[in-house]
Amino acid sequence: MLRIEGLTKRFGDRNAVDTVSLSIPHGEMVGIIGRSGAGKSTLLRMLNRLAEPSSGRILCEERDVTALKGTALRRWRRDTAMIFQQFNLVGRLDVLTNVLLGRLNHRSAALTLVKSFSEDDKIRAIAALERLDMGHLLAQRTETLSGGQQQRVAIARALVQEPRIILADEPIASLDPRNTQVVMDALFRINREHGITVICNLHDLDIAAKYCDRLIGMAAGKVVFDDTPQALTREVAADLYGIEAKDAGAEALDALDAIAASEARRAKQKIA
Ligand SMILES: Nc1ncnc2c1ncn2[C@@H]1O[C@H](COP(=O)(O)OP(=O)(O)OP(=O)(O)O)[C@@H](O)[C@H]1O
Repeated sequence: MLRIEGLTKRFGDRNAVDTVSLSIPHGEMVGIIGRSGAGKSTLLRMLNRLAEPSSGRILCEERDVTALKGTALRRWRRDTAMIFQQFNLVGRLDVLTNVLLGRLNHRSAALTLVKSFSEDDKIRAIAALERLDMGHLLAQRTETLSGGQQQRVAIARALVQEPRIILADEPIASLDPRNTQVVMDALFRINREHGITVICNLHDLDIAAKYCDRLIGMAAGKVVFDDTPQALTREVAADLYGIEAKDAGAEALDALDAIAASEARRAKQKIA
């Protein structure tokens, strides 16, 4: 169980994340939604300790993550793999080497310096790539791959870290619809088959509702919604995106219509 207690991040006189408290059971697939600037990225970065909280605590199985330093902090970062919108790969290196970089946290400082990888590391990296249908591209320079392929390399790199939690910050924001589906399917499979908790910042409500067990809505740094996708009503979505419910033509509400339609389709399939 990951517990967040009164977590706050201040930039100047503004709270980017404002006294957020949440409990996330192990193995959940969580979508964090909300308009740009709501505080989603800052929250995720604090969970990985890439950003230092101004106040509040993060606890994992009752261990205070906010107090970790040195080796213990490095271990926590290994346990919480990040995936970014822009992939954060080394473009001039081949696919396999990029994935192997995810093993660096498992090695001694000396081996890290010489970037020496064992046979076991290589077997893990190839297995992760094969799981993501990327095994045939392992010798290719990553800068020559499509966005969707690069994101799958980034997911393979996260997997070989053997994390407990994957924190994905807008993983599909740069992708076309087909690659969006491939990447979200991959994250979903990892969540279901490996039991890894996935916490994913998403702009797209329809995608968030389709893949996540739970949606956390943020506005102005605060959690304003925390429930199943089915509980996300038109009014709540309008509130979340700072629009009037009556202005139902807005993008967020169109997405809600799509969710309602897919729910209806699912219900029909069950009856049939
Ligand atoms: N390093 C920083 N210095 C100052 N202000 C920051 C910094 N990082 C984020 N902010 C501010 O904190 C607020 C929350 O930003 P954050 O990136 O967490 O939002 P977000 O919901 O992830 O938005 P987006 O979807 O556009 O990425 C914004 O007002 C942003 O300008």
